[in-house]
Amino acid sequence: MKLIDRYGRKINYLRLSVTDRCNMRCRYCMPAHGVEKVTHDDVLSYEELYRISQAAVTTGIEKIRVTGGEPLVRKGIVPFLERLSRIDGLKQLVLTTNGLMLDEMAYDLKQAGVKHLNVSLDSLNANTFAEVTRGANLVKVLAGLAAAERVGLPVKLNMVVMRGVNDHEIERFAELTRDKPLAVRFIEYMPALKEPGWQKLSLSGHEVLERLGERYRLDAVDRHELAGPACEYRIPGAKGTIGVITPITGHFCKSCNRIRVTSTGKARSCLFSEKGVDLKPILDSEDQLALQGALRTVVTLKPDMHNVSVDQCDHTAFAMSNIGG
Ligand SMILES: Nc1nc2c(ncn2[C@@H]2O[C@H](COP(=O)(O)OP(=O)(O)OP(=O)(O)O)[C@@H](O)[C@H]2O)c(=O)[nH]1
Ligand SMILES: C[S@@+](CC[C@H](N)C(=O)[O-])C[C@H]1O[C@@H](n2cnc3c(N)ncnc32)[C@H](O)[C@@H]1O
Ligand code: SF4
Ligand code: SF4
Repeated sequence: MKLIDRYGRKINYLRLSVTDRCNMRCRYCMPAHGVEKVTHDDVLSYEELYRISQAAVTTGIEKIRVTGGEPLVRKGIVPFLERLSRIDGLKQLVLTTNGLMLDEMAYDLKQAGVKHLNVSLDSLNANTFAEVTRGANLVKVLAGLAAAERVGLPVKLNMVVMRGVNDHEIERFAELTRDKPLAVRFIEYMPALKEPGWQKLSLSGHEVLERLGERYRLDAVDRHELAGPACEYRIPGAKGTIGVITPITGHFCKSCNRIRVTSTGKARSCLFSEKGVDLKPILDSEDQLALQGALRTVVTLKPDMHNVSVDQCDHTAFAMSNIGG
């Protein structure tokens, strides 16, 4: 079965947030005062998340990305992933993590059937890293990356580029791809929180590529069918790739292939839109067909694109940690 939206886009990718909790406090993701915690009763059980995933695959989803908050802080995540990976028809189970707990968990994630990891890492300097994450320990994340490599889990590294904060490290991140099969992706800062003055942090993917182009030849890499939003390149001879994700200056909404479900069961048609369906009452009714119908409805609600740019953002402010990015 195929899920096609009103604009002819094939929707085959579900971003499933399993928790709003996190062991970091990244400045671009959460406000300084933190976010209101969802109560235990409001968070979907693993059984409910599994039923949603099953319904999603039945309706046409082929790739599930488990996200958070930080997905690895939720107790019981490994057996849950193991169960998800066995859903008939699911082609890819992947995970986005901040990497803090990877050192201990990489092996189990691999055993559970996770195919690759996206790890968020905004700086290779311990002080800058602590500044951006409001106190997290870079050494732990680097140990996590080493563990992923050891167990053979391919990694995409996500770096949110912020002018004057970490943009001087772009070349250093690009250099990582020479000897390691990493996919390094430079992400444009999104004003999810709409904090005043966010524009001064903004740096376009175009500028990233221009800067890298001054130093390296970059050969374009072909996209595959279940690819995410990155445009990817390779330094000749490098083991890894370099990508830019440009949600602000060159949004990829035309090729959008995804829906989202939050840890409280809100199915969301778009990262920047609250249009969606609350799955919780449907889950309570135990009607799996109704769940499939609700997910199809979410697809019909997808906007053609978002309206966020450096000059304009009319969305309601939100913490990415509540949605999963
Ligand atoms: N605007 C927008 N940004 C997105 C969307 N999906 C992911 N992102 C952002 O892209 C960055 C990388 O997200 P990831 O969780 O690594 O997922 P991905 O890039 O879709 O994953 P791949 O499938 O591995 O390429 C994050 O900053 C996300 O918030 C989307 O649909 N719209
Ligand atoms: C919300 S996090 C959840 C998963 C996990 N905690 C992590 O950090 O990888 C998912 C992704 O969203 C990205 N993200 C969060 N806020 C962002 C923002 N304002 N602009 C761009 N990307 C953002 C993070 O860098 C991360 O790659
Ligand atoms: S980006 Fe990820 S690690 Fe950072 S605060 Fe948000 S959810 Fe946590
Ligand atoms: S902003 Fe919305 S429409 Fe655009 S790619 Fe993201 S989810 Fe899709």
